[in-house]
Amino acid sequence: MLQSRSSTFKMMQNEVQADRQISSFPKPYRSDATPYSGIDFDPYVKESCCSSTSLVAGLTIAKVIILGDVAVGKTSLVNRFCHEIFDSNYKATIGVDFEVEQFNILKVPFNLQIWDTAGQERFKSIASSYYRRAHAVIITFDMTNAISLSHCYEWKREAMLVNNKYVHIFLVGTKRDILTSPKAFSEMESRGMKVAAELGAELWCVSSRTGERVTEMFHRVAALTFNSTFPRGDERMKQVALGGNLMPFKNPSKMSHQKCVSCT
Ligand SMILES: Nc1nc2c(ncn2[C@@H]2O[C@H](COP(=O)(O)OP(=O)(O)OP(=O)(O)O)[C@@H](O)[C@H]2O)c(=O)[nH]1
Ligand SMILES: [Mg+2]
Repeated sequence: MLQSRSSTFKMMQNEVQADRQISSFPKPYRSDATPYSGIDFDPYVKESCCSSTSLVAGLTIAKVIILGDVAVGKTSLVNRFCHEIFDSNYKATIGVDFEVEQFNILKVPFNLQIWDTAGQERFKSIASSYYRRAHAVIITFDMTNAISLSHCYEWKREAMLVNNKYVHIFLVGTKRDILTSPKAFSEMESRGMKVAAELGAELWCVSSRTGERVTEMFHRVAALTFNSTFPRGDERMKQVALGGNLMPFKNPSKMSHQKCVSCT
């Protein structure tokens, strides 16, 4: 069931939480487990955002889809990040849900539209119709369930059927709090690193129960997609001419959008 529990009100108020301000480029989980080797924003992006004389054609929106086996913890990940809550009871996602999280990146408003999909087979056809036009794909597996890791190849294959090769891919191991033995944790992390390398994905190991690494992971997703979707050259001029309402992809939701802002 598609239901928006989004931060529309916050957006209308133009309020951005303190922990959604990104002023420096977030680091990966491990520098040896990412294909995204850049250590800073693109110089053009930085200059455009930080120049006091430059008008920035924002608001930009990036679409992120979260995929993975049933009950690996996709919804819990979103609830931890967007609402700072964790529920130990399992409630299956029916189809898809989405959230919109508002950031300020280099002082420019930026929204992450986060699509939480159902892992249950019977909802797959509904969920997969929302995969297209993603800027980032978060493929999740349960760190206590090796089979869920082996299924990540198939999740990536399905996402790539309707997305282009420029999409950012993340492989996220969930429930790291359950792996209390350091040996068990590092064994699973190594397996995750191997799969991540084969998928061309950036690895993260997180816990929605404790919140460990959840915010860092989403900040990384936000920064990488902001950097890659930032309008450049002709595209930017076109957006300014149109009044600065920048939409790099067709928005599937009925969210209202803010108009042009100036970078201060
Ligand atoms: N200990 C622990 N349990 C977790 C964590 N994340 C999720 N869970 C539990 O795992 C179960 C499934 O979590 P969900 O987030 O609903 O899983 P899902 O991937 O959204 O499942 P579907 O919507 O059916 O695809 C729930 O009982 C959660 O409480 C975690 O980080 N640690
Ligand atoms: Mg769910």
